[in-house]
Amino acid sequence: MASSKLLSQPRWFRFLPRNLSNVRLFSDLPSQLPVSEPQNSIESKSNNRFSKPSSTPSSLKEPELAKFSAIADTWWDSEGPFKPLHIMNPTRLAFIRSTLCRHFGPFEGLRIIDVGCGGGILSEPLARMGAAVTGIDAVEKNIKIARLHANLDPTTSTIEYCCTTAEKLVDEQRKFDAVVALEVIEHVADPAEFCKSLAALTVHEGATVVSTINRSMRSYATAIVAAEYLLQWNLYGYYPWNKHDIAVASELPKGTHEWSSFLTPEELTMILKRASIDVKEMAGFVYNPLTGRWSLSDDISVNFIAFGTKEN
Ligand SMILES: C[S@@+](CC[C@H](N)C(=O)[O-])C[C@H]1O[C@@H](n2cnc3c(N)ncnc32)[C@H](O)[C@@H]1O
Ligand SMILES: [Mg+2]
Repeated sequence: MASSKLLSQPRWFRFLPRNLSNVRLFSDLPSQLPVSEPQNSIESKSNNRFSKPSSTPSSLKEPELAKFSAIADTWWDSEGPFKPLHIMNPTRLAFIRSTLCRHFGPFEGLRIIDVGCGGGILSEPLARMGAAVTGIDAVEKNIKIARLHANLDPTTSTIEYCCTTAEKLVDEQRKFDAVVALEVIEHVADPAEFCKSLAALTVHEGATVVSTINRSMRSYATAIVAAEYLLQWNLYGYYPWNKHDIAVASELPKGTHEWSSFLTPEELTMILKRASIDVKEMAGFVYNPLTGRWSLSDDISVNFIAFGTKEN
């Protein structure tokens, strides 16, 4: 499609397609705040208030969940399979803090849900910034790890963790000031329905933040290299030779994750719009091999994050 041609060009954003023309990119923003068991038990949990049948189609993709369950105990190993997420964390937190603070004012007491929270590596710093955080994940093992880890610190022990899905909380009529889903949408069964659930969880004039990987020529190239040369690789494997593309490469373990199911920024913007979330700001994450750090950028050709607000 035309947009993926555009996306293969560096800094293509200067020629944004019409449906992204209202989205502010990173360099347009005011100065940023400092950066400073394979079968998932969700359906089988008897205990909880989340067990009534959902009216919304399930977002669950079982093979994806099995992958995460298999490596759940490595969430807090900063040198382990989730290393890329750990090293990206300060950068994505900078974007979230900056956009949410400009929209809402201080973080204190802001009700935030972290959808697909994994072991809680984003939920915890959000709680430390003063937000009232709920973390949900479809994989029971992730939630157990998240809860154990959060309980190590009184500030994070306040996080409400539940093994459930966005659509089930929609049925519960739960609402949050901000709904955050980082690196999850590429793992769900139906991204458009998933966005509808995110929107339904967001209060009127609340915020929704989604990050994912672009279906670009660059992410495709990485996938091919990965598929051909990394037969033994694992989810979120860490490969030193091209750290910039780690997050992409690691998204494609053994064919269970299809490049073709990735969303372009335009597509994400469009399906969020249809779900009544108006994307206002977007940024890319880029890796600087000289500093060994990720930073926010206008380059949304591989990893990107979008901030939107809930319309009427
Ligand atoms: C790549 S991880 C991202 C974790 C976390 N958001 C982060 O960025 O640090 C994706 C997570 O989404 C969860 N997940 C996948 N599909 C889901 C769904 N439909 N509902 C809730 N969680 C889901 C997985 O279990 C996994 O923990
Ligand atoms: Mg992912």
